[in-house]
Amino acid sequence: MQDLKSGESMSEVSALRTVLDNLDALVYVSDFDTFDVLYMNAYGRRVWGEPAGRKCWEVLQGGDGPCAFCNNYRLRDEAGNPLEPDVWEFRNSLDGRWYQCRDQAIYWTDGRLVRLEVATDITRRKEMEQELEDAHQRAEAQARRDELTGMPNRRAFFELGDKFLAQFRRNGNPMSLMMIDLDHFKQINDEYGHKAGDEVLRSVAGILERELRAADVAARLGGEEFVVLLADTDAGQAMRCAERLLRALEEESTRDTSLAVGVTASCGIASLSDSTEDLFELLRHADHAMYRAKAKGRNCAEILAPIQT
Ligand SMILES: Nc1nc2c(ncn2[C@@H]2O[C@H](COP(=O)(O)OP(=O)(O)OP(=O)(O)O)[C@@H](O)[C@H]2O)c(=O)[nH]1
Repeated sequence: MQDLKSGESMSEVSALRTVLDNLDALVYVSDFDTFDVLYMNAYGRRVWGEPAGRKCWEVLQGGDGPCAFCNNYRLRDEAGNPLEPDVWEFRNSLDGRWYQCRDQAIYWTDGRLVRLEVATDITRRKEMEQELEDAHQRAEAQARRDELTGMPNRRAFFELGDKFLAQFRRNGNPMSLMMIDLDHFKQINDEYGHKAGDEVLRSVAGILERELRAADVAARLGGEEFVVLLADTDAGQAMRCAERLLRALEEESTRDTSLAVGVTASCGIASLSDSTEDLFELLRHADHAMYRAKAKGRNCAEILAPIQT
């Protein structure tokens, strides 16, 4: 700003300085080769301090050498001619705030090509974007969770189930699907009230969480109906798992809820075979088996295919 071009008056220089120093944005100029800061407006000096005799990476990033993300190479072509301005966003390492930077190569007052940056603080916008993203993620997670039990819901089950099935079909390991339907649940609601019924559903979710392995997937399909995908589990192993769950349910439902009697359930099991078409088929087979268990007198598990051990 010291070198006045012919025809420029002091008042023009002072007007320019007034504009630049009142801008709500950082404006600075640095040398492409030495990285010396040649100019910085008042906004920059206020945030990053006096730049005199210092390099841009020292002043703006507190670094001990040129920044790894320096975009100087994007501002000039191979012949050294100015390219289009480069607009990008980044988080400053000294003040931790987000800036949108508009960088370009311009001819300086002495004729050399230099780097000009105009950077505006976009932290608030970034925070709002992050809040929106978080809210979106929460809504996505909620849309896949059963509100009462916190378990994956029907939608999540079908999404996870398809992947689960494809994975076990690919690696050839056994897997089984178990339907669990609480017995005479209407009676529990009628005798103890809906709240107690809800308590039972939550206690079932707790039992499933405790008794199953991390690789298994349990979900509440709706009402008093639960479903479990059992990883690396053939029909015989699934049967033993169902019997363990039924015992736990009967014992723990009296302890964990306000009910005086144990809750029982009926289970239906179907296992993946070469002829299994899809998840719906497996679910249909497990459902048939579950109705057989109901017909047999409840509080037991039935399997669709014969057990192969
Ligand atoms: N407390 C509570 N009850 C529910 C919920 N969802 C469904 N139910 C109840 O679950 C009961 C299911 O009754 P039914 O389908 O007749 O089956 P059931 O009484 O368990 O009889 P079986 O399955 O034949 O042993 C109904 O009374 C529903 O109102 C819920 O979220 N909370």
